[in-house]
Amino acid sequence: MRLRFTKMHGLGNDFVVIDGVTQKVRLSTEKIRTLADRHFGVGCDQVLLVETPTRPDIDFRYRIFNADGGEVENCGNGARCFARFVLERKLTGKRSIKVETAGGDITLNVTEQGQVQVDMGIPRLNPEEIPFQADAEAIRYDLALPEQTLDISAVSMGNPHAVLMVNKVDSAPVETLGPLIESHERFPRRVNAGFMQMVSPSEINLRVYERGAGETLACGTGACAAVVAGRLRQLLEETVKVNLPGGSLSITWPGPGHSVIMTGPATTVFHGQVKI
Ligand SMILES: N[C@@H](CCC[C@H](N)C(=O)O)C(=O)O
Repeated sequence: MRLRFTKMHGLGNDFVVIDGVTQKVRLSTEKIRTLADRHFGVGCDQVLLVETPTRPDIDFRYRIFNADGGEVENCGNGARCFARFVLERKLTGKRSIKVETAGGDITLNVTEQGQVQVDMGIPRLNPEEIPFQADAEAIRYDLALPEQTLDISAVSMGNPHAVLMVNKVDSAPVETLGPLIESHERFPRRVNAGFMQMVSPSEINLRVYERGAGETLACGTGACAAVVAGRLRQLLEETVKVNLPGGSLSITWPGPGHSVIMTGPATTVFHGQVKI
């Protein structure tokens, strides 16, 4: 089978984006792993699949697969690339696009300046919805690891995130703590682990060890979750510049009961065909 795809990225978080509207696509876990493999395939952090929606009030269905082949609920950088992709491939003429994901509906707006603004929905803090094992909802939780206990916040942006405050992201133990947090037994569906450094009430630095992909150059849902965690800890203002290794995002969250709004770039790298 020959598959047309587009290689894209959002701040270096890279994607193989596949049009499942105008071509028949059958992706097994194995095929996704091969596509994502940086030595034997195209190489990416996530594979994104654009499909026709299952409901009439929605424009597209957006499916996300991590490099390890697992299907997940949401991807912020991917959502921005998705919006650019459907416009560039002329799958829609709309600049405000409603999309269903496994984590809930999101709305994407492509601005005149070429940036994409995404209404990422209302963050979920209830442990059952994250899912996270805890007796009651809290702003901070103790997470016991073999040699230390971490002070984390747990947030769902459709997908699960644990957020940890650190003094300096550059020297944060992302490679060692990331996998331990990702597979911690209290997160039954595993979790993305964010390491967040305060710069000021309107700016943070962030590195994210992603579930199913390892550390990436940027994580959109991770940026949203970090701002939610920082706002709940009363450390951050409503709009925050989030500096990730691959660049910066603007995240706005008025507070509980409101959607998180993410604004940032989306870049097309090349179009290709692959035999899988
Ligand atoms: N890179 C993403 C998140 C992709 C999914 C994540 N690894 C998960 O397993 O939930 C983003 O930009 O949000």
